[in-house]
Amino acid sequence: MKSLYNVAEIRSIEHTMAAALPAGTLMQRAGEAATSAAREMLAGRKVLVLAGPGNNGGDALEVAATLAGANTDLDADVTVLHLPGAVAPSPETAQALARARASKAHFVDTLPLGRDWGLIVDGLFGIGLARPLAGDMRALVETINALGRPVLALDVPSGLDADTGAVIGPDGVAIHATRTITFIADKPGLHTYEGRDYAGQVQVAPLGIDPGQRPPAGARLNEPALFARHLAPRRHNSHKGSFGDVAVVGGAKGMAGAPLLAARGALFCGAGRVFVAAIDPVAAVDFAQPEIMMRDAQEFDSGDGTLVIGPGMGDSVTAMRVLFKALEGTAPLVLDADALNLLAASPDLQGRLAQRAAPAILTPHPLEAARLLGVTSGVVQGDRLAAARELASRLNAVVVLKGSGSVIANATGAAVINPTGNAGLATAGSGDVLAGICGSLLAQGWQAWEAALGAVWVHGAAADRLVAQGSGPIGLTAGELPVAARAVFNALAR
Ligand SMILES: NC(=O)C1=CN([C@@H]2O[C@H](COP(=O)(O)OP(=O)(O)OC[C@H]3O[C@@H](n4cnc5c(N)ncnc54)[C@H](O)[C@@H]3O)[C@@H](O)[C@H]2O)[C@@H](O)CC1
Ligand SMILES: [K+]
Repeated sequence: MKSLYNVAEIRSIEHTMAAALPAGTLMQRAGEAATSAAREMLAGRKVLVLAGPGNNGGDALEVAATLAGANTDLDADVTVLHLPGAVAPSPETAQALARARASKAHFVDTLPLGRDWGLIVDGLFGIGLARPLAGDMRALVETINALGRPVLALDVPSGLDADTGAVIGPDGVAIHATRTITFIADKPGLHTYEGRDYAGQVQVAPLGIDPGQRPPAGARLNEPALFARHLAPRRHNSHKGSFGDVAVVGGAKGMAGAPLLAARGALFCGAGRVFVAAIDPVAAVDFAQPEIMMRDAQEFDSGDGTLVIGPGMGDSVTAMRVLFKALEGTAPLVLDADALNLLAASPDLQGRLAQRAAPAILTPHPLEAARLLGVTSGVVQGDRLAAARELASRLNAVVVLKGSGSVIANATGAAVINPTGNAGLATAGSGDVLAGICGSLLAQGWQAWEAALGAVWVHGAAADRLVAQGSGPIGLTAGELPVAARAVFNALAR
């Protein structure tokens, strides 16, 4: 299980472990693990180590001491930019400082000129960062980022909030790392919002702490194991009725493409029969995908099939009426796009959704989530896990908060961050495809929680597959996703 621990949880584990080990052990282990990572990354002899005022700086000093130590086989030329604070360092940091001072590393207190660093080690701030980087510290981070050299961040890229993945701001800065080695356990902020861009490749160094000894984490990373019980090869003796019906409700005038993309997402991930129930019908058949059956939303009865409601639906009276009817019915629902905006405008509809017994998945992007919560999208992005959990609990639904590191949350407070996907998904229609895949898995009998986890995973992995084949991220189109999602899904089911 890929657990994600927030700062409070990490501090509590640290407290327990530190009490059971000789003083300084955890920092020494952090230094050793980070030194191995640094050696793998070295792209030249000259190493710049940035050591800040706290224990993150202590970790950096351990790295400097080892890289420039008497016993090393490395011919590294280590420079330590040491920036002590006003208060005395912790005993373990003082010990690391003494070791580094005794090594061949040379100490400076301003950034040397030159840009030919084979590696920069970021030990300015870790999980103790309490306020935005300002003044000289801010200028230093901006200069380091502009050098464009390989950067190994210790624990967390300095300036990034390990809980939320937000650069601590307003208008903050953070170190742009090539790789982050994070200590004790993985952290949510490295995987969502701005975290994925700043952390680079994430490596966990457990520092000898057995994962089995850790208390359960508040969040985790998505992985197929979380929805594997629904993944099975199909039986020979099956028919289209075995895999459920999906009806995509949407498609107001001028927005006919959105429900078609959702319908293709549903079809290519295995739903038995797929309908588009259009608000303003434009065509009797989709010639590019004639398997999709076209209906008029006002006359359509979905029976007990799954409804994906919202893509291109608009905010007309008809749209509102169709949404009302869907909420009154007992069909499993996926609510997306305009359905979410209509919901945001109506406390009555929100109450009806919260009271329903049938499963519901909501797939808001940050602005739609913000409208539903009555806050700004900045507030949502500032703590994506909290926003997704709050929405899920208010509306009694599984919520997929889209964006880099999509967050899936449910009404009991569970939260999962999805690691698949890339910037190619930031394109019109990709959300419609995701909603369709969610509906497809619901229709095939998956529980809502697992359907959301599986759909988000497959959708992101489809985009990753397309990028690996050269079809993106620039110019990746939503229409390419369903076929790639089918390949990913079949590979998982095998
Ligand atoms: N949690 C653990 O068990 C372990 C922690 N270790 C390291 O210790 C780190 C946490 O150490 P600390 O709690 O000392 O915290 P940090 O080293 O992250 O930083 C805290 C220091 O920075 C100052 N500070 C905070 N925000 C500032 C700002 N905006 N501008 C200037 N100064 C600012 C604080 O006053 C304090 O002196 C971890 O991230 C990790 O790198 C490791 O030694 C291994 C074990
Ligand atoms: K750091």
